Amino acid sequence: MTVATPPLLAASALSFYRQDEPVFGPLQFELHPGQLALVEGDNGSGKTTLLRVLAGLLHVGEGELFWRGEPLRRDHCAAEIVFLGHQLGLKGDLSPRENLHIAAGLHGARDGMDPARALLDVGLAGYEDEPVRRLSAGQKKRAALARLLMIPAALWLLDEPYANLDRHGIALVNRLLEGHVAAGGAALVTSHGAVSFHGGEPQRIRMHA
Ligand SMILES: Nc1ncnc2c1ncn2[C@@H]1O[C@H](COP(=O)(O)OP(=O)(O)OP(=O)(O)O)[C@@H](O)[C@H]1O
Repeated sequence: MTVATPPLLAASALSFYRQDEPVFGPLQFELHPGQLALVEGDNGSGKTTLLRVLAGLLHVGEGELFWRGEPLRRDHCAAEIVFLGHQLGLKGDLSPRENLHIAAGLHGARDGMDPARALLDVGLAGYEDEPVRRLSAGQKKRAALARLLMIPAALWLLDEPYANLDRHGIALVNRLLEGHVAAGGAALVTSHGAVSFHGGEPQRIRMHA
């Protein structure tokens, strides 16, 4: 008998409220290893809020979240879920290399990956040791993408990952997503632009039915 692998992440009747007003939900979805999900909805429909709930930055309103088949506990999956939102989570006075060393110290690094390699891969060669605050918006975004590339998280939560990126940066995001999913990772992505993803048909999570 084969035992089915549980989804990496599952949401059951998940809702979120602000001052008793519903922001989104109820949502029902499953995300398996190797799957990409696009979170779709108009401005203000709750896409960022959903990602912040999934990242543990906001409390679940109603419903349940499961991680690998068990009720989601932050202490069990903190190192496995990484959120990249409008705030990039970089320290401005430190260089990209220093930021990545801190991330590697906290979360570890994928096999064969280190800060120098990750920064090269995202096109930041020559900027490794500049303070992040002196980088352009797109370069800062690339430094944050290098962190994604380096740490061994299973689930990426990406809020508007294409923002501030030129066409090479957009292609880079797609390449990173394809590599992550091909390696058995999963990702939830919000984007107002078209996501050009060649790793299979993504799942769609619609904030409004
Ligand atoms: N910090 C906050 N305090 C109060 N209300 C908020 C806060 N952040 C968002 N909201 C409200 O929650 C709702 C959902 O916002 P959210 O940012 O999740 O939408 P979104 O779908 O990501 O929007 P967009 O496409 O514009 O990025 C909106 O009505 C918004 O006004």
